Amino acid sequence: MSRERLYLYDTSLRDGAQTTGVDFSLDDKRRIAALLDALGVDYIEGGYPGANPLDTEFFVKKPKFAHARFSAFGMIRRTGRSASNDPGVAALLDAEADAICYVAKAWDYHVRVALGTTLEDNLAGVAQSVELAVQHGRETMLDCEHFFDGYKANPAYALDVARTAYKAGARWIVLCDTNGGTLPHEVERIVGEVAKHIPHDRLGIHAHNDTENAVANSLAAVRAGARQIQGTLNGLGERCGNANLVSIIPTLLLKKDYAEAYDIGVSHQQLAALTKVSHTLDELLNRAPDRHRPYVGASAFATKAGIHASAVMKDPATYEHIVPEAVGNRRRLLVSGQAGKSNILAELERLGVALDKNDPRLARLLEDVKEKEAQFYAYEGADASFELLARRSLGTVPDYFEVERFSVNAERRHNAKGEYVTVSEAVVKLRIGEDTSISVAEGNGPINALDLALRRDLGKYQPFIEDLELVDYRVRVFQGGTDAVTRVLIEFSDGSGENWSTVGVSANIIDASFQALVDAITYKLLKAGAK
Ligand SMILES: CC(=O)SCCNC(=O)CCNC(=O)[C@H](O)C(C)(C)COP(=O)(O)OP(=O)(O)OC[C@H]1O[C@@H](n2cnc3c(N)ncnc32)[C@H](O)[C@@H]1OP(=O)(O)O
Ligand SMILES: CC(=O)C(=O)O
Repeated sequence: MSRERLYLYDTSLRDGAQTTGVDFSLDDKRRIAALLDALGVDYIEGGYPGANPLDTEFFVKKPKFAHARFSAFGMIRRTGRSASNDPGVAALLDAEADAICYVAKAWDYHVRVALGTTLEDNLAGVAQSVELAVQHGRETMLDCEHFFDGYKANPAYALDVARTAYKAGARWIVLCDTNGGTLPHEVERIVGEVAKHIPHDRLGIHAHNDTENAVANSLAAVRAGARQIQGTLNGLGERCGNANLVSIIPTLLLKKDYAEAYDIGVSHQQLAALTKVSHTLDELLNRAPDRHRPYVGASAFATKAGIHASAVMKDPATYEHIVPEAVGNRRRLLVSGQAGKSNILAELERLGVALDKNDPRLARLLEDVKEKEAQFYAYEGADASFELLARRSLGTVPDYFEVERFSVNAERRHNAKGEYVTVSEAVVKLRIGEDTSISVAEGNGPINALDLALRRDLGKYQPFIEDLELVDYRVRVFQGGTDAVTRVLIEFSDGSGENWSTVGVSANIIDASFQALVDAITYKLLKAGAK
């Protein structure tokens, strides 16, 4: 049976630019467009030429794509102007793009209130603007803004807007759930009704995520006949975002009913780059990737519960809906207070340590983990501290150094320029073999001063820690009040591309931080094979 073509239209660079806190540079736009083209989407909406200098500049020269068509977005001619004498429409026609995607109101209430014009004038604007773009040889589409709310209020008028664009030559009539409040069963019904008037393979869907149904609504529209899906990478977009293509693409490629019925033009090889694409976008936007993002999040294939881990080790399919590698992700079995021997065995295996499930050292290690977790240690987020705990229980961590004492002092005083500043000073006394060293350091805070003092003189081990860099420091306080316990998680890097995290717990934040710092240095020495 031949599969029907389903087209993917990405609007990350246009609707995604309407995300709170997101500002693309021209270079960001170029890089994201290249990622999207490599991923295999059919259309890349580059922005809104004429709306701002950056978007206009992006359309001065068409990017070279291997596959995607480049689309320019903008509104139909304004009320009181002809399409051929409208600066907004002119900017779209001037743009170096393969396609033009207009937006027009499809809700009578919006036409009256937001545009302040008549229903007939709005229809005339749609017809004139679409005809002009078609005459200019552009693949033309119409985003029917507020289509679903409009259809519920006045179905005849919403349908008239869609039909007018179709008759004027638009290749795609895209039904938009602009306010994001429509539910999947409504989308399926309404798209089905529209498909009785306009060929279904000319219909598209543009869904917002305000009820967290944007992906479900897009799939519902496809079931009812729509053949273009608009969405964004990582669900960027106005308010709560758009339909997330990072979830839609694997669903269409890997879930049987969709995979058998539709060809989305993305290969399984391209799909295997999905996790990387999603994380690269986060990196460009300086956002921490969402661990719980379906398919591509770090937790998407992470198993914490011991009962689950035991089954996953027998056969991963017991708790995984797809193979993680299909989307470029990986399986993780986490070590925590919820773990059983299976979680620990899996983590040891990853570290290259082979133990038998009946080895008494394994049961002891599991007990240690549970006991420590009950004291608020968290090994799930502190891989290096877990490795040290495990290797220590097997007796394979050398005693590199011993901390004899440390102290930290915070002082408010005048500096050499006479300014009043707060300075922290730390002293650390270490024993390394037969030698003793005392280091003093000043820092911009007590933890910084301790970190510097601890790393100032590690004797023969000093060369191994020169490239160590603290990249993240997180504190959580448990049991509020005077008997509170503080947990510190610190992330380090050494430029090798592999970061590691350590944990410390104490009633005293400085002590908790010091434990985590000592673990980080010990881990680095172990990793470097220091003797
Ligand atoms: C649903 C969506 O996401 S649509 C995309 C929304 N994206 C953006 O708005 C981002 C880019 N926008 C912009 O840079 C600016 O809004 C511009 C350049 C487009 C327009 O700026 P301005 O001319 O200052 O107008 P402003 O933004 O204040 O108001 C929008 C105008 O467009 C009109 N308008 C809105 N939608 C349409 C439409 N589909 N067709 C025709 N006119 C429209 C409004 O009636 C309003 O006109 P008015 O000023 O006569 O009342
Ligand atoms: C066009 C668009 O972004 C919307 O209607 O939501």
